[in-house]
Amino acid sequence: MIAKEVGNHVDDDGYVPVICGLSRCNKGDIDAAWEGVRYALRPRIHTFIATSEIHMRHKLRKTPEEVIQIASEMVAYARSLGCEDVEFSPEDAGRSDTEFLYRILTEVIKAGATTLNIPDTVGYTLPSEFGSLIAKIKANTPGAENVIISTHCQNDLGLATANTLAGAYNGGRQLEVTINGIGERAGNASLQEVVMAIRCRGNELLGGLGGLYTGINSKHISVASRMVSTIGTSPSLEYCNARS
Ligand SMILES: CC(C)C(=O)C(=O)O
Repeated sequence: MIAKEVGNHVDDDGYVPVICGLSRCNKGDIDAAWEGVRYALRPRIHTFIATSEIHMRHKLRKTPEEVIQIASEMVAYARSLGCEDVEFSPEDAGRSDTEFLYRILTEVIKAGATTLNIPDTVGYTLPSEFGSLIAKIKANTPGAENVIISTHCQNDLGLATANTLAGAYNGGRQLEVTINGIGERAGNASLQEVVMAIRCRGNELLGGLGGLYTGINSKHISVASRMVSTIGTSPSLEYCNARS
C-alpha cells in the first residue's frame, strides 16, 4: 500500500519518494522486501550483514570470506529481481576492521550496490572516529566514487547527531535519521537536529566542501515531531527504563 500510494505520488516540483524495504542477506527476506516496494516508482532494497569480528564469529558463525560471498551474492540477487537501486550495510561497521570493510564494500559495488550505508550499530564511535571511517572508506574502496555513501548512527553514547554530521563533513551524502530520534535502545540520529544543524551551519562549517543542504522543508518538522510523539515514548526514556 505504501509503495502504491506514497511511492507513486509526484510532488509539484517533480520529486518522487524512494520506497525502501530492509532485509537480511537471504533470498526469502529479499523477495519479501521486493514484493513490498516493487510497485513504487522508485523502489529500493536495503540488505545488510554483520562485518565485525564479534558479530561474524558469534552471531553469524561465518568466516569473513563466507560473509563477503553472501553479501555479494545477495546484492546481485536483489539486482536480478529488477531492482536497480540496492543499498548495502555492513552491520556494526563502527566496530569492524577497516581493511575488511574496504574488501566487502568493493565486492558489493561490483555486484551492483548503489548506496553503501555505514552503520555505527551499537553507537560506539566518537565523531572523529566516525568521520575518519567515512573518509577512509571513500579513499580506499575502489568504485566508491560511483555510489552514495550513507551514515546510520545510533545514540547509545549520545553522539548520533555529532557522528552523522562528522560523516556528512567527510563525504556522506545520505544521512539516515528518524523523527524525534526514535529507534532501538537510545535511538538513532534525530532528523530535526541533523536537518537544523545543516540548515544553520552547513554553509559556514561545511563550506569547504561546497556547502551542504537538505531538501527538507523545516517548517513541517514540528508538526511531524508532535505527531510522532503522540504514538510512542522517547528513545531516551525507553533506554533508561530498560536499564532500571
Ligand atoms: C540494518 C542496519 C542499517 C542497522 O539498522 C544498524 O546496523 O544499526
